[in-house]
Amino acid sequence: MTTTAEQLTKKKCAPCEGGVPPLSSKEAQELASNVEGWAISADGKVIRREWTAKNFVAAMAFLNNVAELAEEEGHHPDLHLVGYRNLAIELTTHAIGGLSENDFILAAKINRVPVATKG
Ligand SMILES: C[C@H](O)[C@H](O)[C@H]1CNC2=NC(N)=NC(=O)C2=N1
Repeated sequence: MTTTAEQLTKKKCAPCEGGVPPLSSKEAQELASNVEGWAISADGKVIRREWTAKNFVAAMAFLNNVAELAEEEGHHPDLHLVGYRNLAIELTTHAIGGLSENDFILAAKINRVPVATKG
């Protein structure tokens, strides 16, 4: 049994300064399939999710809330805002050059941050 999104949200990102192997592609695929909306990159080193916010203010509010969450967790995403309201977040564990459980913990927690979308 793999870790569910619910279980991931109860965990805390562990400090990572390297020295541990990245998740295997099987482990990463299992976790990704449990965390809605996140896809693994072709090279297997990054997970990414995209959103279209209602407007610029909604996009910035979301990014600021994600930044606060990331700081609390001590694990930091690449945040992208393109064309004023198109959002993408990428997660990787820089210290190990690949994916760790931290990326999936943060992804599951980001999924709980509200974002006002169009429509
Ligand atoms: C000790 C502390 O956990 C590390 O410096 C953290 C900080 N935030 C980080 N964020 C990400 N995405 N990858 C890292 O390797 C990383 N390292």
